Amino acid sequence: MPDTRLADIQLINFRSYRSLLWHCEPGLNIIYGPNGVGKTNLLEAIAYLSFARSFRQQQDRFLVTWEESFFQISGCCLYNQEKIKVDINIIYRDGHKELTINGQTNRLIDLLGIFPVIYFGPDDLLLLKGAPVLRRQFLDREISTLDRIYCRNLQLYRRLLLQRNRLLHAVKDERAKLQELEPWTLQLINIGTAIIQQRHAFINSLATLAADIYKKMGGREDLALVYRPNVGSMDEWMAKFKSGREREIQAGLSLWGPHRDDFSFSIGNRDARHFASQGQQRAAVLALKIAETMVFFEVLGKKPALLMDDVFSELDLRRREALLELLFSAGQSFITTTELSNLPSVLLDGAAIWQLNSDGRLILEQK
Ligand SMILES: Nc1ncnc2c1ncn2[C@@H]1O[C@H](COP(=O)(O)OP(=O)(O)OP(=O)(O)O)[C@@H](O)[C@H]1O
Repeated sequence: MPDTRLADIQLINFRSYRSLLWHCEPGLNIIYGPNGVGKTNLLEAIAYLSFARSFRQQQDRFLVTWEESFFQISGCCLYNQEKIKVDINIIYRDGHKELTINGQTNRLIDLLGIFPVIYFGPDDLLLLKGAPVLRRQFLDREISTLDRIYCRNLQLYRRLLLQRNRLLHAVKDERAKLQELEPWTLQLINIGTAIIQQRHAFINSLATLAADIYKKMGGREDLALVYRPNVGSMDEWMAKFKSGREREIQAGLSLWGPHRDDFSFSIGNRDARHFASQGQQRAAVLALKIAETMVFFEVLGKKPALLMDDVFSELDLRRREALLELLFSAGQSFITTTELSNLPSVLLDGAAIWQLNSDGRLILEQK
């Protein structure tokens, strides 16, 4: 019996679900159904209980069922051999979210780490191939789940950045004096440096594990994950601010800091984004995600729920085996597929198999 699990989830007006109450099973839940029936929507709702944000949509208003004005997601999580119960309830309406945990109103930050999840999906490759902003979003979401101080620093950093950018505009328009920038610059550097250090530490904790996993999946060359800060040190940052002041004022933007950082995957010392094959890229991202589940367990002391959105059909044998190994040692997991035949047959034995119908009902076919 896994020691952390979702016992049930209730949805009202969430995407294609006007109303759903689903008592899921411990261990492995397989959800199958035709395209467009709501499988990803269900995983999205489960992940929302972890972070109060969607993994595929920045704006909550798109998650509200068409023609409705709010959505509600509630979940009951069980811990320590089901002795501890935590009820999470999130309501979104008119741009505002309200969170209650066990009936008490809470700040969204209090949700972090309570029900950790790791999502594996068809767009994961974008983490390697896509724009740097996607990698920063990944870092911010994952590290925040592990550490609320990081999340607080991030919120503060964003406010400072906004203020400093406004001030740069004001200096350009001669509505403010240059000296007024100084305190904002110092604070930005202080908080920004803490963020950079935490991102460094997180990438380093993933890097060795991911390299080993990549090797085990048959990778012949070494995989390396490298954090690439936009400024190397506090001194360098300060020097850039000084020498680039005029550029910043003209642009009305803070040009240096972790809001412009990135991290890279390299395979055999070459940037995987430009030189690796599609298969190598997939393996690298998969290795990163598997490493992440290990880091989550180590830091939070509980196994994250694994959400796998139609991922098996894309994988070759070695990568399937790596995922299977992960699933067999996982706590609770949720896997979606259009056809059960897309999944390795060993996975079906002992799994709870749910058929998702076009009317959004889940029918338990095997337990
Ligand atoms: N805000 C919304 N309100 C109502 N329905 C929505 C909303 N957003 C998406 N949908 C519906 O959800 C459907 C997609 O559901 P989802 O992405 O979960 O499908 P899926 O079962 O994962 O499909 P596939 O197998 O193709 O990935 C869309 O066809 C759309 O009709």
